[in-house]
Amino acid sequence: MTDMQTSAVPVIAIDGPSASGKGTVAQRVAKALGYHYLDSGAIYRIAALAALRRGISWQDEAALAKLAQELDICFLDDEIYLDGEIITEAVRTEEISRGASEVAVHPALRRALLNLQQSFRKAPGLVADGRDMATVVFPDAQTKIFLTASAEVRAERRYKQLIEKGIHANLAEILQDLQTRDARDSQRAVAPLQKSESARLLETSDLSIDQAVEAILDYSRADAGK
Ligand SMILES: Nc1ncnc2c1ncn2[C@@H]1O[C@H](COP(=O)(O)OP(=O)(O)OP(=O)(O)O)[C@@H](O)[C@H]1O
Ligand SMILES: Nc1ccn([C@H]2C[C@H](O)[C@@H](COP(=O)(O)O)O2)c(=O)n1
Repeated sequence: MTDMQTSAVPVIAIDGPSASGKGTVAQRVAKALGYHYLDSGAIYRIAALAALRRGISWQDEAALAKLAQELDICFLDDEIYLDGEIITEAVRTEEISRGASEVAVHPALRRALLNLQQSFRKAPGLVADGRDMATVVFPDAQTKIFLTASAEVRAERRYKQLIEKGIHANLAEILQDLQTRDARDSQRAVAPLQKSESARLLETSDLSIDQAVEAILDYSRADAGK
């Protein structure tokens, strides 16, 4: 596809803080529309995991950027592969959540991961979730959503999610980790988590998953008719 053809492919960009429901809602919107889906956070998680395995410090910007160029990543049938190995669960640990947020502060790493994220833009459309989808990766997205909920509601959602998976969890610790990660993601110098001026704010503290999905589908229909 030429660059012009690619930029005609509609993108729904969904940004927001940790555990706001971006992934859950974005995947359902993608399924409803028959669009592709990009979990950009997973890419930062993979970079953090690969660095840990190769003994590269999460503070070593140059080595991380070099590593990013060499990553052999594949997303297939709900699984994530790194160098041919399934790492879907390995990137979801609390250690890797923190690592992803730490490696993501480095501009050189972010630049190295930009083309990979943009390559997910394919017909008939893409739903992309992360922190800088609307501001940096797809600034021309047709629909931009800033999805959020109070920190307390988000911590409870994450707590419930972990307990349902049979993982021991402590609500106070989850709230603390989530606030630390949000602060790092929002305060970094490059591509911080922030609402794009042209994004719609969707506060989901009092919304169900279905209601959030419906709201985004309504917005995307309205934007498609513009
Ligand atoms: N509107 C909602 N109402 C209730 N629960 C929700 C809602 N949206 C998402 N959830 C639940 O909250 C949990 C966290 O959602 P999810 O993992 O999609 O968040 P996320 O923003 O992608 O998180 P992270 O950025 O940490 O990857 C999931 O268990 C999900 O089912
Ligand atoms: N577009 C993105 C996506 C993610 N990150 C960083 C910051 C997050 O704390 C971390 C993990 O993301 P999650 O899987 O929780 O969505 O990755 C980013 O900087 N930019």
